[in-house]
Amino acid sequence: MLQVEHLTRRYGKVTAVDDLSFEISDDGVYGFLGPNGAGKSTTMNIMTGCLSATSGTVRISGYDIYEQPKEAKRRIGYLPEQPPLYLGETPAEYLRFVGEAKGLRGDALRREIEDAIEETGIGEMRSRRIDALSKGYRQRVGIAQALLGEPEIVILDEPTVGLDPLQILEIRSLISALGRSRTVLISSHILSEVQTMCSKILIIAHGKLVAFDAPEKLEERLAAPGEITITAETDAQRARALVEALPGVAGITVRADGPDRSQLAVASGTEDIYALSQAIFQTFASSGCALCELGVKKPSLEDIFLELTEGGETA
Ligand SMILES: Nc1ncnc2c1ncn2[C@@H]1O[C@H](COP(=O)(O)OP(=O)(O)OP(=O)(O)O)[C@@H](O)[C@H]1O
Repeated sequence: MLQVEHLTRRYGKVTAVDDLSFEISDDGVYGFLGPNGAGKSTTMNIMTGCLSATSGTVRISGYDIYEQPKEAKRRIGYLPEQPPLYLGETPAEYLRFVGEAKGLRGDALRREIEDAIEETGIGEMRSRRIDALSKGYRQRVGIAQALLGEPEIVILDEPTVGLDPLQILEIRSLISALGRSRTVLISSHILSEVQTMCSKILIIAHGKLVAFDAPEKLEERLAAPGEITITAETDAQRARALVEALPGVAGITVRADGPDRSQLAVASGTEDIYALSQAIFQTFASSGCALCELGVKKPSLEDIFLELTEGGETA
């Protein structure tokens, strides 16, 4: 279990993390999102005991990261954004080094190295030098070292940055698998990067928590439930008159106007945007005015992310 309570970190006059509180108690993959400079790395560095907080507490399975650092750190595996890989070593040598640094010895060390190699799929690369590995395999080695010591919580800072599209898919599927038996927290500044992997997403902006919810619940949170674009074979004034009386219309913007053709964007004020689009279609049909285009745009998670992080809303 990870408990963050009233965490604040200042660098001089800059407040990087501002009274941040949240709790994660179940296994699964959790996204930790925010735009550049939101405070993600600072929070992760504090959670992993690499940086001190100005105030507030972090507890790992009940152990305070400052007061009981040995117990707390044993339960955390961390892959920083720039993992300190020793390029001249092989993955097996590197994992032995990290395992020993974590206090593992003998059979336990050997077993854990084998488990981490198998779980991250680097068996065939175990004896190659790390500098000869692709970025995707290097990242797997970085994840493998985070798994040593059987941590309950694995924290991965921007784990897919710099990878090509195929490598991204492979690392995503590896992370999803890791989340089946432990808590995995991954940071990113791109929502679409994490939404397929994560059961819940935390969003921070200016060091504050602005949302902590399942991806599908986040979609429901957006104030504007979407927009319908119509192109009609009439001028904008007539098209507007046909649409504006319909229930569920929150606003109309004229995008293009001409005697024979106009385009309007209709903001939906109703939860059921498809019922509104059907009503628009029927109104035009029954008035004998042709519609040559009708498009429904539901807000994407990316829209919600932008709205939450720019709006400074609090959870
Ligand atoms: N060592 C430091 N000294 C001064 N200010 C810092 C330091 N580290 C971070 N900051 C500032 O704190 C704020 C949060 O930075 P942080 O790196 O935690 O954000 P982030 O969300 O991880 O961003 P990124 O995705 O760009 O890494 C930023 O305004 C940053 O400039």
